[in-house]
Amino acid sequence: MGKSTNIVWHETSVTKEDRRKQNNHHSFVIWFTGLSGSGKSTIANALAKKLFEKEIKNYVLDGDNIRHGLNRDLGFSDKDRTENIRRIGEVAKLFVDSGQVVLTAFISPFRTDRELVRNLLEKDEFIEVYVKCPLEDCEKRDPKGLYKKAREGIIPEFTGISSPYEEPIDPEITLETNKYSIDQCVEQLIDYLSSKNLI
Ligand SMILES: Nc1ncnc2c1ncn2[C@@H]1O[C@H](COP(=O)(O)OS(=O)(=O)O)[C@@H](OP(=O)(O)O)[C@H]1O
Ligand SMILES: Nc1ncnc2c1ncn2[C@@H]1O[C@H](COP(=O)(O)OP(=O)(O)O)[C@@H](O)[C@H]1O
Repeated sequence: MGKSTNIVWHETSVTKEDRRKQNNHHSFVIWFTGLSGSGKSTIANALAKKLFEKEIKNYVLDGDNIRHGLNRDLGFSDKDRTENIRRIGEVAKLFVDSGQVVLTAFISPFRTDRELVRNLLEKDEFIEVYVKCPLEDCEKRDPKGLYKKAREGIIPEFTGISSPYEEPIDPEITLETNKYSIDQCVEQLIDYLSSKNLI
């Protein structure tokens, strides 16, 4: 339950459907989830470029960036991660309402949090993409040197090391980034979206 009382929902003069019609495409969330270093940001940004070239309005929300601003008050305890994802879910919903495709790149380690976001949206508005990569490969990549620090105990509660990651049970798509190239993963996504008439 929220804390605000005496608030009334306002219907908007321009609807989500109006915006979709004008944009000439559907609006929805592509929710990337996976370990740090699995490839969420890389693939989300590569896909965003492809969608942009196809004149599909889109925006990437990225864990690191959002934690610099909107969610700068949150850390990495289970409770803070849950609040992080709840807020991002609400922001993503606003983007969908604005007629855009939103690509989110958050570890989002807990199933219940991801389900909460799915349930905020309509059935055809949430696509869960599991960016799957074994921990040992993510650790080898270690693009930001964070795994090394986590192993040394400098970073506590690090996902995969000292904090859990719950794999999706039935994601719309799984991308195995230790087996396929960035381009192949993007192609897999484009094929899926086309096959569902989403783009
Ligand atoms: N303790 C700990 N655990 C995991 N990740 C950490 C941690 N501390 C900092 N970082 C950096 O923060 C990025 C993850 O932020 P997210 O908002 O995606 O995390 S979460 O969804 O709330 O779990 C993550 O970015 P990605 O590597 O892009 O996943 C890290 O760069
Ligand atoms: N198939 C692939 N898909 C995505 N990234 C890959 C792939 N193969 C290698 N990489 C590399 O792995 C790293 C993934 O980092 P990043 O996208 O920041 O991951 P995350 O956002 O999940 O933390 C990048 O350095 C990227 O170039």
